[in-house]
Amino acid sequence: MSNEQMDKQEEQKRIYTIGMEIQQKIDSLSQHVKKVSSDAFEIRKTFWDDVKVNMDGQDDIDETFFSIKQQAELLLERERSQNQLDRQIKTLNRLKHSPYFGRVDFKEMGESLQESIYIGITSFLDKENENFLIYDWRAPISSLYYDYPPGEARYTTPEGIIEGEMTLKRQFIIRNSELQGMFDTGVTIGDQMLQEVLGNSANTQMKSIVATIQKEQNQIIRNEKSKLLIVQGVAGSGKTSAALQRIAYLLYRYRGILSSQNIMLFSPNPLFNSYVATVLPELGEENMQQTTFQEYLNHRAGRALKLEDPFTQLEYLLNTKESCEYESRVRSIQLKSTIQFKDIIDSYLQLLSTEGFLFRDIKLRSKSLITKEQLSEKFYSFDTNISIPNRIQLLQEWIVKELKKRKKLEKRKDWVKEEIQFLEKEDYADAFKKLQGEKRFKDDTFDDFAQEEGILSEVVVSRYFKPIIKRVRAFGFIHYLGMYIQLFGEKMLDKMNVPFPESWDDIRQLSIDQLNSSEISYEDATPFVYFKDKIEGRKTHSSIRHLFIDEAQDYSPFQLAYLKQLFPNSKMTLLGDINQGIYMHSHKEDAMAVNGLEEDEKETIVLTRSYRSTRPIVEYTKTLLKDGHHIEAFNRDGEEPTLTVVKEEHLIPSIIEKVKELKRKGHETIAVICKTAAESYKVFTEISENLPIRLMEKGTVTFESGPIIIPSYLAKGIEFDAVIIYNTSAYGKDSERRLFYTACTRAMHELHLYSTE
Ligand SMILES: Nc1ncnc2c1ncn2[C@@H]1O[C@H](COP(=O)(O)OP(=O)(O)OP(=O)(O)O)[C@@H](O)[C@H]1O
Repeated sequence: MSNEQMDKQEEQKRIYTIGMEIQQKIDSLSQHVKKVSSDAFEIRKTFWDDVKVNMDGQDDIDETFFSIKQQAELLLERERSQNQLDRQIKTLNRLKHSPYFGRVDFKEMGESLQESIYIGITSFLDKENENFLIYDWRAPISSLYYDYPPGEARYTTPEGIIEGEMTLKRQFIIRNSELQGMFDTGVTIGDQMLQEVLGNSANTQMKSIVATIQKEQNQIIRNEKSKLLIVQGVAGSGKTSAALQRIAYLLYRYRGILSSQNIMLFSPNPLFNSYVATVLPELGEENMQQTTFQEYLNHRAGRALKLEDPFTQLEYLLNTKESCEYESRVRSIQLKSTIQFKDIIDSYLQLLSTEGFLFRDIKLRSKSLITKEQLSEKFYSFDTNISIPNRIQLLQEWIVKELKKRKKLEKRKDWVKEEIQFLEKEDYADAFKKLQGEKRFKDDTFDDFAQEEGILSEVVVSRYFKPIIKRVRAFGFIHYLGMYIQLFGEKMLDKMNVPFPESWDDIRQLSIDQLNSSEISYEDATPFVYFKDKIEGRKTHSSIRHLFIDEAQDYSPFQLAYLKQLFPNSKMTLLGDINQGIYMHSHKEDAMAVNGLEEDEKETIVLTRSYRSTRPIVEYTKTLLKDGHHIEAFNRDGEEPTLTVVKEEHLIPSIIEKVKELKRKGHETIAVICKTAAESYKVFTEISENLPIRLMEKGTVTFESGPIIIPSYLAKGIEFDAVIIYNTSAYGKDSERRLFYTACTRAMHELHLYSTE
């Protein structure tokens, strides 16, 4: 038997032995879970038996409350430990089938013995709880595996740097406890394992990459010191993967201090949210908070205002023929993405501090209770040294007091008496109960007409005043939109002493027209919400400690500055690729720029190797860029991309044939990528008559395997076994080159382009 075969046998033996130990651990934990869950069941069943309820005196009430609280805490504690045990068992079950993926033999400097370190998705100790049979991939020592080939190596621990020599680095593929592959890496890092992993079919859910994290990705994952970590990585270089592994790493490294509630990921669209949803749970961690920037803006703007989404803006830009209006909109989009425009808003707020603040009348039954002029007068009567949010708060308190006075006055009015006639029986009963509650009334009937009328008019008036006060508390008396529109007034910038931005007159006119329509355009959405926040003095998200922004090149400098203000206690990780910037505001020069940080607080990591696509696909897609020469392909063979030029009427039939062929070849996820949603819909109606295919739209939140049709910008961040580009001739403008590049780089194994020219 060769050495290699003997090694394999040894390793296989170890896998079985460890598998058995893991099973024993699972059994013992399962027993424990049974006990905890039956405890919890018992507590629930006898909850009220064990609580002493006595409401006679204050002391008794306090004791009752304490007793309930104690029972509830006991129950909560059991439920929590049951959840934790369940999660542990789930992870161990995964570990049992594939206990580890790597091994390094390491001899620490000054020590005589070398240790074999096996690395898996979580740690596992022997029965005595003394020796690590498996190390968590996030343990300090595990970084040896990712950072070094055999030879001199070192790793950092909280206590300092440990140096030594790595004598072996081994990678395993283990499925169902069977050793299916084993590779020793020599001086150069072997990539057999990567070949294996990347050669597989694409999935509708992103996979974890723990077994094959590359050195430069490991730097991103384990970075702890930078306040701002910028990852500029080419398409398919593992930015999103590294971000998710980084979240898992941080949760491990700061266990007990940091939880998934303290981490927030901004993703490009709702579909992407579900695409990445399984990575962390598979590693035994809870998912972070996740949202899209649009969702966040909507939440901040409030339900009353409708914001255009970025995709609608993009559709306009991609579908509209160039014209004066189009040009003005492009300039408007560009200006409103800049820090210069943020400064204009700040100057405007300063001006509003002394003049021009707009309010809305507070009305009761279509008549003004407090007019906007009265509100303005009151607002400007406060000391101008008090900040706008504080003055607004004072005004709010004043309004509420005024409304209470007005309510009393209203109660005596005739309209109230009239409305009392229309009250329901239940309203009488409620009013009576209320009186009894207040102990103003002893018998069981109304015996005093005046008292009865007083109560009932209170019922009527309250019904009107409650929503008014609620609106006041939600700042409904401030005319945000009016003020934002006013900013684009003719003489406004003169008043603020601000220099005119380029094409200001065109932008101004267009903005007023747009803002007077039913929704706020996407370019105005962030400036508007920022403006609104500044007036209300909204609270920031202080509990978020780590903010991740994927596809960060698509955020304007204004948006990034806004996010930075919103998350003041948070470290930021920005992941992006300037070549995939698809919005009009994505400028190369200031992509992913965040101001206000010292140089030593930020770090930029550049990833140039693309893992997603085969070498022929990468070699082709890099030619689409002006500066694509730095992109390196991971050496994975595959078919050359194809370009098929057909007559218009043959386009759809040819694509249908191609999809069928790709299915026959066994590809599971096949995407026909169109430029826009409008084009996708058209193609869908034509193809779906002959072939089952699904259409992905901006609201789609999940996708399944099988052929789909998708607009280019929604395919951001995700990948497919095979990609068909519907009509390459559609990407004629230079500005659409990046969109085309983004679409082509979604392909893992096959890329086919179709054109009518
Ligand atoms: N170290 C790795 N080991 C295995 N697979 C990897 C590794 N790095 C990246 N990949 C794979 O490469 C593909 C692309 O990764 P990912 O989506 O994270 O890249 P990205 O840089 O975010 O791409 P894009 O910007 O194009 O959306 C995924 O299938 C991912 O699993």
